Amino acid sequence: MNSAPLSGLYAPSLSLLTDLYQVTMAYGYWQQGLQDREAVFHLYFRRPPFQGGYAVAAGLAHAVDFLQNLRFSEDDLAYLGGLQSSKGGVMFPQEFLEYLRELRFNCDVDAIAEGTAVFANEPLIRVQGPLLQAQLVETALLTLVNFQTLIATKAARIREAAGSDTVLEFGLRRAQGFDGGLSASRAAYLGGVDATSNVLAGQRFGIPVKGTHAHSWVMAFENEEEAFAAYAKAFPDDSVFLVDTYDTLEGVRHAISVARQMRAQGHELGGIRLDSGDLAYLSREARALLNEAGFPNVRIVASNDLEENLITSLKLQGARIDTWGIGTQLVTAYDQPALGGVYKLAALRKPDDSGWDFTIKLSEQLAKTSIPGILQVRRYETENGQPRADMLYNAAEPLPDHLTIVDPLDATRRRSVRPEAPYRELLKPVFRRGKLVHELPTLAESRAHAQREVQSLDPSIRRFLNPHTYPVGLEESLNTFRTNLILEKRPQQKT
Ligand SMILES: Nc1ncnc2c1ncn2[C@@H]1O[C@H](COP(=O)(O)OP(=O)(O)OP(=O)(O)O)[C@@H](O)[C@H]1O
Ligand SMILES: O=P(O)(O)OC[C@H]1O[C@H](OP(=O)(O)OP(=O)(O)O)[C@H](O)[C@@H]1O
Ligand SMILES: O=C(O)c1cccnc1
Repeated sequence: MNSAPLSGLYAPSLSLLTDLYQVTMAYGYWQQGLQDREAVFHLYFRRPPFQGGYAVAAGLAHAVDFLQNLRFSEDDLAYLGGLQSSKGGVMFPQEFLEYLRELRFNCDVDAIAEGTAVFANEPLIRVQGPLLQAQLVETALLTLVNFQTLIATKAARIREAAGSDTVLEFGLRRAQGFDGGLSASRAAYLGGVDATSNVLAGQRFGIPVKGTHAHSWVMAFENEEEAFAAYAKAFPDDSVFLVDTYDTLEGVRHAISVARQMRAQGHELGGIRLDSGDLAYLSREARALLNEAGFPNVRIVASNDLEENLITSLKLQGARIDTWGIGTQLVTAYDQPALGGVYKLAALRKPDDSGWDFTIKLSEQLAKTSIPGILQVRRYETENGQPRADMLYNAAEPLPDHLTIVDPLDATRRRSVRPEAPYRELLKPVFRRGKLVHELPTLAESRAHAQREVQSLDPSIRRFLNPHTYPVGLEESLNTFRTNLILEKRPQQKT
């Protein structure tokens, strides 16, 4: 099953999923006759989230779905037509609304595949086409890609901590609204969790759904044993009993007693879940009780505000947990609730069509100054596929014979590239003149890709505490061009 569509949820149109200023600029460009001037934008982030060393790209499938369905419906046009300026007149004249009615997305889009490990400053998406359109889609692309990339990265970190244990995503009830919960379930699966409790995400995106039962189930019966037995009757081959409603280790004994009854009827208890207390101690005690009673295969599930650092700590403490249920911390990206991805104009076709004007956004901080050009990301790898360094270069200019990668923050830090060094180019064509030219992978394929990608990174980049910075630099001539453009645009100080 493909991981889209998103649009079906919000039928008939998502075209107003934008900030008002995109529509006011669109009107302004149209009024100036600039709507078809060719432009290039890049979507990228400036720092990996969670003080980590990498991010996992996600959200492209929904971005593609959004772009494919970009059409202003009659309802959208009626709404825009009803907006008033501060003096009370219409904000958008009828002729412009007619223009929007006929508008069809016809840009070129290149993008890095979902699941790919990505780093600061690398365009995840490049949009090239009529200025009005390329600008108009900024907000939607950012909202779709920023959040899913953030959550996929969090999930990859949790996967790293959990190793080969099962990880279940339990976050919907604590998510940032139902749409946040839905996107989070998708991105968490892409980033490496095994299943979700979110049934709508299961239906929409083909994610496996799994779960146990709540405390209220136990509370609804006379006693714990009765509650477990009743659940076992309903799901004789898929029961996981939540054992901490009253007293955890007593709960484990009750689970064992029901597990014996189940075995007598030819069924095996699947697991127990711990949801409070000292999870290291309780899981060890529970494991011992289960093993002694002849139930070494009953799995121990743990939940309670877990995240990657707690999982790591619990493992170090010798916890005997087989399955991790993770909600709040994962779906809200609790420790960093937003990825600061941006969308910047990098090139404009000259008015006389004689080539490109490359554009730059200056900042007091060099790290925030944008990168001009029509960028491509080239990833150099070892013979066995381990990423070594990434080079951003301007695909609109010829590459020199001898390549040098320069750190954009410190031009004295540079590495020369062996001509025979193996590499792959990360930005791949997705749309050409508005037509989808790339068959998207399934969500499961993107998830498998993410696991290979993260595993291929050096452990020093994957670690949680003070990871190494993966080298991402500019091809030397691009760096020189950028420096000169900064000098040209920045007003000279006089002393
Ligand atoms: N051995 C442990 N080492 C470190 N943290 C733990 C350990 N066991 C549990 N935790 C974590 O400590 C936090 C607080 O646990 P605690 O049991 O106090 O939670 P609680 O929700 O207040 O419990 P209760 O529901 O009994 O009130 C949770 O995030 C939990 O995952
Ligand atoms: O802790 P999280 O990582 O966010 O995981 C989800 C939490 O949601 C449930 O608790 P809740 O108290 O909502 O319901 P319950 O009565 O079923 O435990 C579950 O028991 C987990 O503790
Ligand atoms: O199935 C579960 O155990 C579950 C589902 C949602 C939230 N907490 C737990």
